[in-house]
Amino acid sequence: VEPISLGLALAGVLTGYISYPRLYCLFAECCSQKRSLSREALQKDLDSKLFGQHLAKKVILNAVSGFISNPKPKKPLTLSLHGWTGTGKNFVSKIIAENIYEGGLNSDYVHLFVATLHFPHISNITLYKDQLQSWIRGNVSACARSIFIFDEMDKMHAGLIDAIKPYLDYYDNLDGVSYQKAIFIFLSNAGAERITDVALDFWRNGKQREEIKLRDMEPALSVSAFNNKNSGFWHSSLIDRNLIDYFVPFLPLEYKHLKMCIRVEMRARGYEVDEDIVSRVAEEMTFFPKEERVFSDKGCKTVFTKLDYYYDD
Ligand SMILES: Nc1ncnc2c1ncn2[C@@H]1O[C@H](COP(=O)(O)OP(=O)(O)OP(=O)(O)O)[C@@H](O)[C@H]1O
Repeated sequence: VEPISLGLALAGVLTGYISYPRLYCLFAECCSQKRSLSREALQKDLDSKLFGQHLAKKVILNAVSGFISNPKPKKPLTLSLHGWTGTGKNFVSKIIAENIYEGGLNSDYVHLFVATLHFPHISNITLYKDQLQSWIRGNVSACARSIFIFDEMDKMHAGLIDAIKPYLDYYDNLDGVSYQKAIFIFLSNAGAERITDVALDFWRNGKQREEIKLRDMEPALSVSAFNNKNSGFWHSSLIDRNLIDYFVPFLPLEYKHLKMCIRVEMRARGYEVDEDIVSRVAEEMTFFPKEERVFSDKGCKTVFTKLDYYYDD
């Protein structure tokens, strides 16, 4: 038998055995890829990368791994992440996306919306509603396990929030499309003050922040906390319709957490960790309240640019 026909025969067998999609998915990201989420890998990521957020870690790990391992969820997973700026809300969304899809936030199946960027003009609300609804419907039709991240929810028009409400509800399908395997993550500063009050109360009473339990945060994340007329959540029936599965509080970060962020950034840039520089950068940050100066005004944001000053190579 000459080599060419043998080669063709082998190719025929191979493609017959490994169907094209599975072969393609060995080299490219696929919606249907069977690489199901590993609870251990997600836990390792959260434990090693996320600082100062023991409550968020616990909720996110159980909620996401539980949802992904459920073959027939009754509704999409809806997480609402609340907290001070720079405390890791976007960062956690990135970790979740990276544990579900190789491409992470760049995956074709992960969609990030920033309210002030994507929906800036209130006069266009009707257009935004139509665009957003067809975008969600189209992407979930293409991939049931689509992930939608909405940042700055507190700046999103309540009418627009309500436009996505049907997709979050307990429907088997809407116009033939099932949203039950999708994941919606809402990020917001709403409730940040109340969360901080609880954290400060623990600190003033000499308690460890790790002693804070989720139930200590419930008043901060109750419906009343969102009856702030400036919050996008206000008027939105997302909350009173119980469409949010988990409210996830992000605690304000302390000096020691900033130092952790700075060390990570030093290593990421290939530098040796210089504790003198770590301390100096952290000390350049501003803290609140005025008297005790416990929590960073900007969380871990801006520490990275401050590092540039010390390494002007
Ligand atoms: N808790 C944290 N642990 C580790 N790194 C963090 C944490 N919080 C913030 N960072 C670092 O700071 C960067 C900015 O944080 P991130 O964008 O997650 O803040 P945010 O809470 O979403 O803020 P905002 O409400 O202003 O959008 C992250 O990419 C990460 O590098």
